[in-house]
Amino acid sequence: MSKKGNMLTSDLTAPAPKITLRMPTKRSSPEDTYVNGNAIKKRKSDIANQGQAIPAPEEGDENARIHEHYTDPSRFAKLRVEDEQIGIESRENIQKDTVTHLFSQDYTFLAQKPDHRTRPIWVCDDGRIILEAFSPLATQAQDFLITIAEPVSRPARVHEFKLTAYSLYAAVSVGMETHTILDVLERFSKVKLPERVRNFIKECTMAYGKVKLVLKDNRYFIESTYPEVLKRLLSNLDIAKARVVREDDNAILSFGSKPKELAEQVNGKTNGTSGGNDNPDNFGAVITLDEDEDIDDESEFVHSFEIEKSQVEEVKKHCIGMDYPLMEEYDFRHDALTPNLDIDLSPKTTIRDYQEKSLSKMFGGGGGRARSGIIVLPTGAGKTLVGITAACTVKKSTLVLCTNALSVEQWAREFRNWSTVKEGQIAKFTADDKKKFVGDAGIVVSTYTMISHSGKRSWETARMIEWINTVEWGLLILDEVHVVPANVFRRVLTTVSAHTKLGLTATLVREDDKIEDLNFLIGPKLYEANWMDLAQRGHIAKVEATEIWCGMTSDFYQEYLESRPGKRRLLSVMNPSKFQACEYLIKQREAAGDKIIVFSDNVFALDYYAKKMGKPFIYGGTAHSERQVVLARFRGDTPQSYQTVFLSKVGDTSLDLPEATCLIQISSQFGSRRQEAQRMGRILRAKRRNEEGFRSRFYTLVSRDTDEVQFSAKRKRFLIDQGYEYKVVANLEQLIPPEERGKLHLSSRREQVELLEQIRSLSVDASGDTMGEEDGSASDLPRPRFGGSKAKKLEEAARRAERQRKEEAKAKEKTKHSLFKSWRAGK
Ligand SMILES: Nc1ncnc2c1ncn2[C@@H]1O[C@H](COP(=O)(O)OP(=O)(O)OP(=O)(O)O)[C@@H](O)[C@H]1O
Repeated sequence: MSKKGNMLTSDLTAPAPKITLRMPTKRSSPEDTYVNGNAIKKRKSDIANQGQAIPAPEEGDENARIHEHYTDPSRFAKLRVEDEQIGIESRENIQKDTVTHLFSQDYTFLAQKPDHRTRPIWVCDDGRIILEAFSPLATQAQDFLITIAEPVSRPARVHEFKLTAYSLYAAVSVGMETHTILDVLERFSKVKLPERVRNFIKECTMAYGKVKLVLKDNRYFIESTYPEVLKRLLSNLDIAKARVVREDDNAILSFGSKPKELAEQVNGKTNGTSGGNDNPDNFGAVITLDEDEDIDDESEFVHSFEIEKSQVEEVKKHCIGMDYPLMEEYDFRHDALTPNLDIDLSPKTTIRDYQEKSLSKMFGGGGGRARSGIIVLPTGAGKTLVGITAACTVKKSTLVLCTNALSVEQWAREFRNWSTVKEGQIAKFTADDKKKFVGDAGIVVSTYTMISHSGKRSWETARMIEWINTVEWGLLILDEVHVVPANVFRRVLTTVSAHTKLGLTATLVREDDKIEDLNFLIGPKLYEANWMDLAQRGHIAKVEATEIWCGMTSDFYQEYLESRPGKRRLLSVMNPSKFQACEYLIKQREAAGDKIIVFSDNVFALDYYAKKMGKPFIYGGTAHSERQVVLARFRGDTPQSYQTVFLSKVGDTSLDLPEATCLIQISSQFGSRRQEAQRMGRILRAKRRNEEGFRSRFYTLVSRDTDEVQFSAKRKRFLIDQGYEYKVVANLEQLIPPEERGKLHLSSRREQVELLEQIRSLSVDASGDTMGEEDGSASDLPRPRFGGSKAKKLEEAARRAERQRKEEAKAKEKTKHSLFKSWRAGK
């Protein structure tokens, strides 16, 4: 169980995040320490430090009191008496079992229900929930828990979840009510639901779901059936400033007596009071009643005020701060103003049960409504089809944003494959392709960089962006939503008008604590699938993961110790033992019939390894046409076929190569858990996944006694939390028989010294980490710089490739000249 596994830190135990879903100010009990925002600190145990002593907490903090409370020896005697009274097993016995030491706190004071053995979960009073995955009720319990809590860690037998304010917000967003959450939790729980947990759930869910953000005719409205809530929101100066007051905002006076009465209450005119907002221009004129609504039932009255488009994000943030997170719902069936898109899933398309389940959370509001939010599915589980099905359901113009041009191609291809979209209805907007769709409604696929670029733009790009900003999009699909920096999102979301936003990702983790931003920028997490479950059911491949520790040769290690970080990284990747491990594995796995991808973030190493072994490679600077040839040969679409391909991080995401069954990582982006998971995704879609006993193979080569060891430990955490296990091969002798080693490259000292000399001649900072890479593959980690003579050669190659790419694009453009012309003419 990982202490870092839970992404959202606003919870019962963690310190308040930067943007917090605070608890309502009305507190049920002054002793509810968690509601004060600084309560018990995060637990100290995790997978990486199982069994280690828990560091003593600092004096004076809440943790210290709890620590003291539970380590007081006299307490155990007292507890034993209590135990006997309530009939639970001896705590000392419990302490001796194999799992109790994993928990930094003693939960044994929670009284078990008499039939606890038949129930699947433990609910702890700090909001942690432990699920016995072997229980017959585990599947039902898991479905429920995934809706109301954050999954923290899901190894084979025991799963850990965490109730947080965000997770409860998400539960309410998909229609769960307070009493349902409490009842079902109580039913599944082995212990009586702790009062603190009850109160936390009540406080979190009471305020949520009361206010909506609605886009109508390209204008944004804050809507609620609770006028007093709108009034409270408008008492916030920043929200009040964001409000748009128009001359025609007179609706409150134009309805029957009930709405008028209500409006007067809202305006604070009843009983002559001002209601805390004296200036009628500030409030009264903008609370409007939705004319379309049935006015028979008071609770059905919808009141609203308009806000400035550019201020939407600010207002959302303030609403979260005031405990009224805005729910974004789009009534697409009744939207007669936005043109319809004639599109459906093609008859051959069958979506899988988990894809359907995730979409039911998005469209579960009933009556043709779509909620904004994030769907989390493992890599290779088919997020693209989920997005396409959402577009086919909403049937309005759809804008898809991806991280790079490769993904744009893939999305466009998948739309054609899975849906009835016609040529002309779908358009790509990239550096090479800039055209609108034909007709009133359609699909545009582009990249975050194209849409958000704020620097100098070509005339065509500027025109295209202008047009995109005038379209009222029914659906905005944000692919790989976790990698995009918040400022890029902000730029996109303040210019593009979309009724619904659907974020898609496999790994809702970042290394830079920006994950909470997604909650107010896009919406709550609507669904998260279980990797192991999908692997068991054959939707993604089972994987055998192995980490191989490669000792550094003495020359390399000496140089390593004397070098600066950039050079150290390069030396770790170029370690001759690592090279040999890679070469040996390739030989072995090719002989076994595997198709292999070798990943290296470091472009210098990519180039060296691939050329030395005579294998093809692709990096950011590889021309589009060349990429296509290499990938086609790898897929086996051509007579000449490749069994191994070397890829830089351009291949981390979206690359759909179902032929790939083996992956070798030689260099990575520091400790990025996300990259590790995304790379694994390349072999999860293996076509052979349902063959008897088949497992894809995932090898990570780590240079011993270097920084790579620590980075690797960190990278693995996300996948370990999903239930994956890594085998460790601690030295090369275990992998390569001595007689084989001499047959590999770099086995002689002379070759090794030559390589070392080559590395020495590179500039001090040389790392090759970012060389020629597309910036679309956005990173959540800092990027090092690259220099040196080899680097210059590669840079020149990248420039050549870029020139070639432009020429290819020009040639392509010529063949479509008439269309291009009509676009320029604005037709
Ligand atoms: N319902 C389905 N029926 C058949 N094949 C499917 C289905 N859903 C997805 N696939 C196939 O599964 C593979 C993976 O899909 P996709 O590329 O959308 O995965 P992804 O979740 O976006 O992965 P990544 O996170 O790596 O980008 C593709 O080959 C896709 O065609």
